[in-house]
Amino acid sequence: MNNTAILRGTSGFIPVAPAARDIGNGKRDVEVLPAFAPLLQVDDVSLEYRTRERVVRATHRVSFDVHQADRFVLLGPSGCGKSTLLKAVAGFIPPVEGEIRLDGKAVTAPGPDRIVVFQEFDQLSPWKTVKQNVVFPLLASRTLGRKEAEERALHYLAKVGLSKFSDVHPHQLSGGMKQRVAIARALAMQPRVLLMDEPFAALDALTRRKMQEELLQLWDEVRFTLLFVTHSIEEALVVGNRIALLSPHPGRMRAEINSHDFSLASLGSTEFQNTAQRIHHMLFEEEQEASVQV
Ligand SMILES: Nc1ncnc2c1ncn2[C@@H]1O[C@H](COP(=O)(O)OP(=O)(O)OP(=O)(O)O)[C@@H](O)[C@H]1O
Repeated sequence: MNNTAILRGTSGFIPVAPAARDIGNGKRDVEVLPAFAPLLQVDDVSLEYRTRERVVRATHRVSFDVHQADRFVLLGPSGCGKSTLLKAVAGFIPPVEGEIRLDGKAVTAPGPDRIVVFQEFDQLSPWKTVKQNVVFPLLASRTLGRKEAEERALHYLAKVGLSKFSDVHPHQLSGGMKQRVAIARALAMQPRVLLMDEPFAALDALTRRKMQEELLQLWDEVRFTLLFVTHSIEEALVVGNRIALLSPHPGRMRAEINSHDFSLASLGSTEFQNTAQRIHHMLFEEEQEASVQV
């Protein structure tokens, strides 16, 4: 039995058209990549943590490609290396085997082309206002001068519905609002890939659902490329257009699934539930059919 089979939906990979990126102030910039050229390539990547006592292998020879405007989800049980993979794509952890490439160039360090949104609400600077939080990375990375940075910050704060809160401090915001600021701050940098590590996991169920909806609306408007980590099967199916299933520790590619047919509207449908069940079976049952059609 081959439990690392790559499974694809009946329609196979989704062709992704060159995307127009929102560059703020209502302007759009069209970046044309050769058709089907992956934006991000994770190629046979093994990742390890080395302490004095032992070596922990977090992922083993994981490979996947992310295309422009994909919403690519890493899904797997706790400890399978999802966050570690995201940190490696961000450039914080070098692979011990394999290579990660962005636009064909090896990732060797963090950069403003990859911005991470974390789960924690304390990722904002408490002494800065909402607007200052969004402006700061634009200035620190010398992406823009102050006037343009402020304009862009306000543009993205409007996109996440926080225009009225630009001058308040993070402690005056709810958890969901803080995550919206973190998303606005990340999008304002216009990264090549937006990295999200369980961004909604600490929110209550209703807010989490709302944030998923808003993220999809934002994606519809801005068409950013997303690499999203979750251990929720439902969230993966709603947020992602493609899902990589990782096996338990150390994480290996178990399957890749086309999920572009699903959205919040499909929650509760028979097809959604059957697919969620099949994924659950693949993630948690060691002995299972490798040729499940998802
Ligand atoms: N700083 C570290 N030092 C040593 N081992 C670590 C470190 N961080 C993570 N690990 C180990 O690496 C493996 C992968 O961890 P990782 O956090 O990437 O998993 P995950 O799939 O994101 O889990 P979760 O869904 O629980 O967040 C685990 O076995 C974990 O214990």
